[in-house]
Amino acid sequence: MTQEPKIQNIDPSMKSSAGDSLKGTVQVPGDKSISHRSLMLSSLAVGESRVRGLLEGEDVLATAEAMRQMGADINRSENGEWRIHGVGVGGLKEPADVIDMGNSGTSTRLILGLLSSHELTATMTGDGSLRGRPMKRVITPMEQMGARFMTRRDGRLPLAVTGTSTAQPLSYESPVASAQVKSCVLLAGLNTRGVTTLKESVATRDHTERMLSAMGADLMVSDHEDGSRTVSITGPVTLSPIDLDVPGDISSAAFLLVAASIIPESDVTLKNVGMNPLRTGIIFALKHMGADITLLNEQILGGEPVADIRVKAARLKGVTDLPVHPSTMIDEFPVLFCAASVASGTSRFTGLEELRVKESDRIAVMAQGLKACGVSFTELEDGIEIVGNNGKVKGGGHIDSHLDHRIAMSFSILGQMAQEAITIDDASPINTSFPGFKNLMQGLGASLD
Ligand SMILES: O=C(O)C1=C[C@@H](OP(=O)(O)O)[C@@H](O)[C@H](O)C1
Ligand SMILES: C=C(OP(=O)(O)O)C(=O)O
Repeated sequence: MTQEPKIQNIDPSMKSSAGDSLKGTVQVPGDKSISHRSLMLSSLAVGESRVRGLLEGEDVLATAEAMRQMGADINRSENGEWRIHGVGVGGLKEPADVIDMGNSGTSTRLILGLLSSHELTATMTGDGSLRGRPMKRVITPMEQMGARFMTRRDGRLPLAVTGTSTAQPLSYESPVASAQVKSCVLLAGLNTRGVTTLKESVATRDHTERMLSAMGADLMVSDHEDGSRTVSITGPVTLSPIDLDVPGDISSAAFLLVAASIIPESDVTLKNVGMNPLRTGIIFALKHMGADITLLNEQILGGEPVADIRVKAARLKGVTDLPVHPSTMIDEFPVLFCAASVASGTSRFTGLEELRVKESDRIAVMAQGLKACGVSFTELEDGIEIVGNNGKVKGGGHIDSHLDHRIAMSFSILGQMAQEAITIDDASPINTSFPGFKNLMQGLGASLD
């Protein structure tokens, strides 16, 4: 009689309970946005690129695999350095199989820009979260450049795209403030003869512009008085290889900035964190709430500003007038909501409609979790108003994280302050952006099982 294989049930949940203060010096993993772009752009360069400190999270590994499927030679050496031999702009080959982008919106939207301007047909899918996210925002400009799409209802994944090597240059005004839309159009412009222009109503993270310029692209960036930005690229472009050290991800650092601020007597230093001025909103927001944050060793590394950040526990107060545009801290709102829950006074966050179309509806899912943890709030169409509980939170909630890494990490931080432990249903999505999160937190003194 043959024995049936045993199915091992590995419990993906995580329990977060009040522990010690956080103390120590750590390095958070590499910046996700820069890591994606380094793999995509060096796959299009002529010659060998070298990248150190690449984020080895699932989202970035999905980008690496997609670029391999299109002909790039991408290898990780034993010392952790990544070596990429590009195929040259215009040289991507048709993938032989479906490209699976996992949980990653950035991979999907940026790679659609590349596929649209190459003579090939490709199919793309992703996990349950990604298949629910809007893709029309990139399909619309790509269709105007000449690509053709077949998609599920409302432009959702899975989809098929047929690109063209004779794409038409486009002048496009993006209806959403999105670095992904901007980057998609600029990447399509790489292999398009003529000037492709993207206008955004507010300047969003500019890692694509910085890296393209460093690799020799002919790029024009104009910042306007009203905060909007226009970027033009003249194609076709020949890209030189890069040699890059990826800075730590400020979006990952944010969890520690909030944790060390709200857990009494904490004192944590984060080494070498990216300080791109279009990403530092969380620092201004927390300081505005009374956080004790100091920047040290500020320098430029690989074309991006970086610094060490020291954060010590402080009494936070609520905030109703965030001093920054939401796009400068778009992924940091879930954990900022946790900070607001234990601050003194009421906080009000608005203008956050984009949060509803991330890996989950981050307003609704955070609201659900905060309710389960005894926090008082009012959900708004484009944000949330949270009544701070003055240094305490009841906790005890069972959190449904909806395949969203940032929700899982946010509640694991709140649990460190809670009177009753908080349980997160599935902590595995954390690997999309912050592999090693649990160990790093435990090393600083957090109580996570
Ligand atoms: O360009 C990027 O690397 C990203 C841009 C942002 O998305 P949007 O452009 O959709 O705002 C952000 O939320 C995402 O995590 C990464
Ligand atoms: C929104 C995020 O990523 P993406 O859009 O790449 O899935 C994120 O990391 O919070």
